[in-house]
Amino acid sequence: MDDIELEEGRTAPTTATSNGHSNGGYRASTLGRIRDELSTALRVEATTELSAGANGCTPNGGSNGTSNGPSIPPICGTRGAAIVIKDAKKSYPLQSGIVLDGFNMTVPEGTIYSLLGASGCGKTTVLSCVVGRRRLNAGTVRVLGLPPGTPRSGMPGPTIGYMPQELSLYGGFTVAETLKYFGWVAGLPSDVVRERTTKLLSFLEIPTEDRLVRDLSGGQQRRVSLAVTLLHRPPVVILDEPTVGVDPVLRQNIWDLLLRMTREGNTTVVITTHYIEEARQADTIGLMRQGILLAEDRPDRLLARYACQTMEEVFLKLSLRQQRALVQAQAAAPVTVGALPVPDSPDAAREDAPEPVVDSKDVLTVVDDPSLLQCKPVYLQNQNNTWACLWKNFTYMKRNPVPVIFVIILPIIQCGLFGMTVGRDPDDLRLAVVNDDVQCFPAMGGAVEGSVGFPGYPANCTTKTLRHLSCRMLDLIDDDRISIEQFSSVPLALEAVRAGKAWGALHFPANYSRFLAARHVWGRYASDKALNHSEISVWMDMSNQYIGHMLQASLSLSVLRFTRDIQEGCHWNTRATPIPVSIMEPVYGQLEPSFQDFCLPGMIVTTVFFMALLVTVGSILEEKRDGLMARSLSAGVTVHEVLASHVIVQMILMVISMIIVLVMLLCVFQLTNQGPLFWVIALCFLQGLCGMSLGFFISCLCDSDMAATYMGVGAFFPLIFLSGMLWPVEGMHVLLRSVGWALPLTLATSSLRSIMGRGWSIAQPAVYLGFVSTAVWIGIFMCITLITIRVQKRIS
Ligand SMILES: Nc1ncnc2c1ncn2[C@@H]1O[C@H](COP(=O)(O)OP(=O)(O)OP(=O)(O)O)[C@@H](O)[C@H]1O
Repeated sequence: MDDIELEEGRTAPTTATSNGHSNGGYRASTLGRIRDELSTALRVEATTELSAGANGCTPNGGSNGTSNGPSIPPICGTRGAAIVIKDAKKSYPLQSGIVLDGFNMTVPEGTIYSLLGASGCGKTTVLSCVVGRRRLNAGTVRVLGLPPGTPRSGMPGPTIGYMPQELSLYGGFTVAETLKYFGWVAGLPSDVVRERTTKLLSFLEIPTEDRLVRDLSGGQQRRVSLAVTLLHRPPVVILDEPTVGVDPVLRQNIWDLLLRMTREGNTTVVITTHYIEEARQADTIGLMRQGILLAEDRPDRLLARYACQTMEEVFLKLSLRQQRALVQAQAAAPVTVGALPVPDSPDAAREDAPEPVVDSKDVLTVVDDPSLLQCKPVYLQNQNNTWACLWKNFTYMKRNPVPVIFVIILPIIQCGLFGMTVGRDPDDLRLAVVNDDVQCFPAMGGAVEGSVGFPGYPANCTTKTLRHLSCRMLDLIDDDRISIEQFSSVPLALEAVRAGKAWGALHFPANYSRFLAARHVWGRYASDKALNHSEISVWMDMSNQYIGHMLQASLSLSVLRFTRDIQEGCHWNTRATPIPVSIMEPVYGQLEPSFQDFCLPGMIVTTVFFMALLVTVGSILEEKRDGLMARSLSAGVTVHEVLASHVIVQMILMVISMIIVLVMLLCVFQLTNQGPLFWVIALCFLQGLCGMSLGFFISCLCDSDMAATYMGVGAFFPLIFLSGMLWPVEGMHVLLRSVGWALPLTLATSSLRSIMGRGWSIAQPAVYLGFVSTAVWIGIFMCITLITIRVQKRIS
């Protein structure tokens, strides 16, 4: 390892990292000896390369003259504090209690700082504030002189390599794909990513780069996570428990690498670990409890100051001291309840410690040194990560084809079901018939067969010659829809209706044919008796409105056909119809409009809208759930880039689903479209974008599938009912009408109906209002999404 060549311009550490005290002590330990013995087994070359290149102060950020890395100018000329936290206060929204309460911490540049503390004391909170994932409620954080989150700080971004406690990687990617994605996000060219991937995987003993992350063991997964963090060789490395579940030898290798990175690469490392003794290798240890830093110093000085043999003892001593201080404070202020009072400052916890012999120049913390804040990193986050995100989204789809299958199969099923179920007239509706006029059929209860029972019209139609008219009437009833069943009496027929065996009962009175003939022959001179006895009585089951109306309409049409049939059969004037109204060819639509055509525009709009919404919410939540999104954001991807990459992918899926919907409905089921197809497609496309924007909003608000499902279903039903898809908006309750028109699907449905049913184009207000309303809703959803993201960022 001695053959490491420092790059030109790199300065070797002189103060904090060169003290050697902690390592000296450690080498004397058993673990130290094991490490020394095993050090020969290390891949010296890999370590050398990794550590040498980790220096943020190199002119190009590359190693050994490699100029392919991101353009990283020198950070600062003099060694100072890389991270300074002062008087930090932090609490979480909706959670009582303060997590950080006047927390101070100073991490010297080019050193390892180990932050120790019990579970839940706030370590992860501190780290997430350092990397810019969360914001403090009060106090300041400076990393390389700049507050994280400011535009030129490179934080979140390549300035910091952050390994979160959770895996925060997508299990469906291979190891190589994972590193490739994060390498691209950091702005590394592909060949550099490849080269570094090979070395890191070899060093970290990750079995194969083609293995899916989810198929690795927990320890291997954490090493992949560490590799992601170190890949772009950031000047500041933040590691939240990187050695959990890692083999002791490899754990030591990792520490060796970190030590070399700090000493030879001037990298600053902050690490949390549960292995307290392991932390003794760090240059500085910070002991944290209940949101404050109890002590912060070199390990040997902490041991000396508190006269302890182990760090565990130091921690115990400090914790007891803090506890005593809390009890005293409570006694002094007995009314204080709730959160335990803590000393005014972390220094207070140190004050009553036995005074160690410490030379002031040895003190690592240099918080008040103004030169610290002059140390300006000039990392520019100017690379566009949209392509990296796009590649990630497509790879995700390749590994996880369910959304794509969903986008293809669901519209086929939905449109197929729509075409085969909605709007088709019911058939085989049973009608109970009682014919007291004449026996039409050979046997009671037989089906109507042709014109059996009707002898035909005589040459000369008179009241005497016209016979068996009831049979002709039954013959003309639409037998595709209605099936007739004969009953011997009206009470029996009504009983069948009451029992749900027939939808209606129909009665021909005795001598119906004779009296009907009289009605036709005598016209206005017909007697009341003739008029009364030439009427058919009908009793309906109207419990099903649609079937009831259809049966009524069918019977009325049969009567009209029958009347015309008699007039034609008897060579009478056919214009003497009972109703003197002539229904002409309609201006728009057909004489017998179909319910399917009415529903079609709403069906298309709803399908495209909700498909886009579902797929968007599904893919974003998956990314959020894996923690991949949070990690991408920490690595420097912006929210806009995440959204842009999703918009592109979702648009492709949306176009596929839209084409399937239109082909199924217009070509397969031949539903009516009188208008220009271009405007139909344009409106569908906009509606898809609108669904996608609502999807963005929902996935911003929700962290779990369950919450998103509730929101999605909650939006689905009101939108369906109020959009005018099932029933005209004009028929809704007056108060709901204006609400209905204002919703995203309503004007678009009406617009599509005008295009498809009336053949109108964009010039008509009824059409362009649908486009305008959809565009406005897209704007509203996108704005509230961005506002929500900002608010969440502010309060996180
Ligand atoms: N997103 C959050 N919302 C609400 N409370 C939170 C959130 N994250 C952490 N906390 C709370 O803040 C406190 C500190 O949590 P934090 O994760 O920082 O502790 P930690 O020291 O890192 O613990 P560990 O060692 O177990 O990881 C805990 O009480 C935790 O419940």
